[in-house]
Amino acid sequence: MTDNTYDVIVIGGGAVGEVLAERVVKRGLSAAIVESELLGGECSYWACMPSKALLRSGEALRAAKNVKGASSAVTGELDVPAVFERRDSFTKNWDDSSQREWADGAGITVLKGRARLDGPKRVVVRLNDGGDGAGDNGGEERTLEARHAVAACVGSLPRIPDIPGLREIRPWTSRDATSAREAPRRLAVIGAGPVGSELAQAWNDLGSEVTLLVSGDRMLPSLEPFAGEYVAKAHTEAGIDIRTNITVQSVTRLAGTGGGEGDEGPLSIKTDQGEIVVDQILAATGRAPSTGELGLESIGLEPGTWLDVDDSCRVSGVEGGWLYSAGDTNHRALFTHQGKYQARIAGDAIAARAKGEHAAPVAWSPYAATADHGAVPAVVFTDPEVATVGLTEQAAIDQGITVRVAEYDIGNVAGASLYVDGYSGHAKLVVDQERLVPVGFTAVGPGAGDLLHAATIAIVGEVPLDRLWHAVPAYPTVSEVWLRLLETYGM
Ligand SMILES: Cc1cc2nc3c(=O)[nH]c(=O)nc-3n(C[C@H](O)[C@H](O)[C@H](O)COP(=O)(O)OP(=O)(O)OC[C@H]3O[C@@H](n4cnc5c(N)ncnc54)[C@H](O)[C@@H]3O)c2cc1C
Ligand SMILES: NC(=O)c1ccc[n+]([C@@H]2O[C@H](COP(=O)([O-])OP(=O)(O)OC[C@H]3O[C@@H](n4cnc5c(N)ncnc54)[C@H](O)[C@@H]3O)[C@@H](O)[C@H]2O)c1
Repeated sequence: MTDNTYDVIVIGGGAVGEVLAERVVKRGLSAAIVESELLGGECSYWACMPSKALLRSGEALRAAKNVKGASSAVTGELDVPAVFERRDSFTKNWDDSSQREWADGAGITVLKGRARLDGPKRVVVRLNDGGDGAGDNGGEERTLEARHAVAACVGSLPRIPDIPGLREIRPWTSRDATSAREAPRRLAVIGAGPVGSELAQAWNDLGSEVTLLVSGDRMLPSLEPFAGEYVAKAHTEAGIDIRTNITVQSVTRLAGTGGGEGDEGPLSIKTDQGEIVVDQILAATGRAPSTGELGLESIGLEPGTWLDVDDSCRVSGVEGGWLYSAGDTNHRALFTHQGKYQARIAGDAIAARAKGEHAAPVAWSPYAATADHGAVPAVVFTDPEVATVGLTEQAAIDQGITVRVAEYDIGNVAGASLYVDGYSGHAKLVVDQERLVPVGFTAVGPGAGDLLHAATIAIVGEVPLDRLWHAVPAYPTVSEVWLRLLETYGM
């Protein structure tokens, strides 16, 4: 083996690429990760971790204010500089040295630089300065060869819609909105998916006047309708101005006050409901593929597209089957936990195939990311939280499943009323009436995220309702909603 040959080359050292590399090394293969920015990727530095850190303090404050006896002890306001300081501690001030140490300990080679494919199993890396840990070699190109596999785990990019003027004013993306150190006085958030819903709340808590621009008739449109309704009610009560069924037509920057460099005027947003003037705009309008400069053309694939994979995360249409993709890049389920699951599956498949084993992606085997199809759990960390797994009622109907649903107001459960005074929340179970197993679960309410794993187990395990009936929730916990849902269903 030359220095530049590895069993597996992972392009992209986000959470997903790290797990894939670790998995193959644990199974006896050598691995290199090529990462152009920070090892740990989006989730650690500009997504999950900083956004949840920005949200948590406000949520904790409200939680205390909503419990009689504790509320009288809470007299102050949110300490905004301390919230930023706490967020910065989670991102380690955007320093990845602890991740580099982890990779060293795990026996993974890390090269810092931008990688592109250059034909089968070949990767060309343009090194960052000191990208191989050996000093001044910025811009130098190094060619790596993979003995068994290359895994493209390059994540995704914020998608900025084609609204005239929007790109020119350089709106905040999720990166800015998770790393900023000052709250804009007036912030417009375009899009009410998970990013827009969470970050509208975070910046409202941190002091901005937030206007949330929703193109459809509700927030969180891909979830059960009641989820968005609960979050919208809480957001409105917290002072967020939500405009539904709105079309943003154009954006322009107005003249500043003439105070010199850096004195930028406010932003004017033209909409079909009139003009809105703000100081900053967050484009929370989805994600785009980050494969534009990955060299896909060198292996006959279309640059700038999501990579289509089979259940073992092997990319379709690549001769020899040596290219894999896990995480956001394959567009199956854009969540850290699900990308890491795919990385474990892909890593095991690569290692097995390297040993000459067949490793067929048979459903629910170690070589198939089967849960991606109908059992993806997710929590939107708004206050109240929204916890979902599996199919919504509508998605189940669309798949031709005969469904019956059970719904319950979580506030009626003893554990919920103890948890928070006036607990407001709702849960829904979607049941496949032919197989009599749950296929979907949604809960909205304070702390709802911790109700989720029970639902995930029931759906992945295809646990029949008559057996689920014997899974008794402890009294008095919020999870007693499970009993109530089954009773409502008719058990
Ligand atoms: C604001 C926000 C909040 C979120 N919150 C959550 C949450 O709470 N829970 C959750 O599960 N998910 C959350 N997500 C989604 C989650 O962040 C992503 O699903 C996850 O980061 C995907 O991981 P990844 O490893 O696939 O991609 P990334 O983390 O994007 O990693 C890809 C890496 O590849 C590198 N790279 C790209 N191209 C190249 C190249 N050519 N050469 C070398 N390196 C390259 C990049 O620098 C990057 O480090 C959130 C997303 C956003 C935007
Ligand atoms: N807690 C979590 O797990 C979490 C948190 C944040 C993000 N994420 C992940 O990150 C990904 C990106 O999240 P997101 O919220 O950016 O994407 P998204 O695609 O879920 O939502 C984007 C929203 O923007 C709207 N939109 C698009 N163009 C618009 C326009 N011109 N005007 C008004 N609205 C417009 C869309 O209708 C959509 O509702 C998601 O796939 C999600 O899975 C997860």
